[in-house]
Amino acid sequence: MVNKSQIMDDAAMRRSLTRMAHEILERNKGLDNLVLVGILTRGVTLAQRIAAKLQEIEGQSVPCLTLDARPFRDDLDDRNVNDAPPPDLDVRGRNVVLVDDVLYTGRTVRAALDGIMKAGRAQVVQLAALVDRGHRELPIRPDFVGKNVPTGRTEEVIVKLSEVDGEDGVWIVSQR
Ligand SMILES: O=P(O)(O)OC[C@H]1O[C@H](OP(=O)(O)OP(=O)(O)O)[C@H](O)[C@@H]1O
Ligand SMILES: O=c1cc[nH]c(=O)[nH]1
Repeated sequence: MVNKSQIMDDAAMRRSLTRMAHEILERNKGLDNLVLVGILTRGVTLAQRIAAKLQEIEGQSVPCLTLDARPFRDDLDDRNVNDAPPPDLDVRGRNVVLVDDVLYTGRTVRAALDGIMKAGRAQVVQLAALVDRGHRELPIRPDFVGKNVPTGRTEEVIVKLSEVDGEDGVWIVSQR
């Protein structure tokens, strides 16, 4: 039997993203050198939402870029490995906040860091995740977290965003 339980609704998600925007502002002492980099797929939408919050709070726009981390994954067949820098990722000298929906093993973030390094030398790279579900396989930790969610290895965290999925929410799915 499949058990699906909701752990965040649209209001909880909105509040978490607002708090994260304030934390990003505080940590970076403003927005002047900041750039948000959303990891495809839902990280991009979350980065755009955080950018909108930052604009609301500070009245200043923040660049919001997109990164496809897949070419830099460590579980690719060698023949598919792409050494080219990701397109349109101007991070040189910037304070980069990498944004993703779920942080689990950390392998997607590691791949994204590889892409960022290939694009240029950022001043600093920070990590924001809507959900940290634990079970890291690499020494990666988030700087800004929407919600820490202890999970079992066999469970799955599903994030839905209205722009992509038609509704907002986070669920844990387990097989029983
Ligand atoms: O920490 P990890 O173990 O790497 O897992 C986290 C990643 O897994 C999911 O991406 P997925 O590969 O499902 O792609 P999607 O975002 O396009 O759905 C999620 O969006 C994170 O990017
Ligand atoms: O549970 C998980 C693990 C990785 N990525 C997700 O989106 N959910």
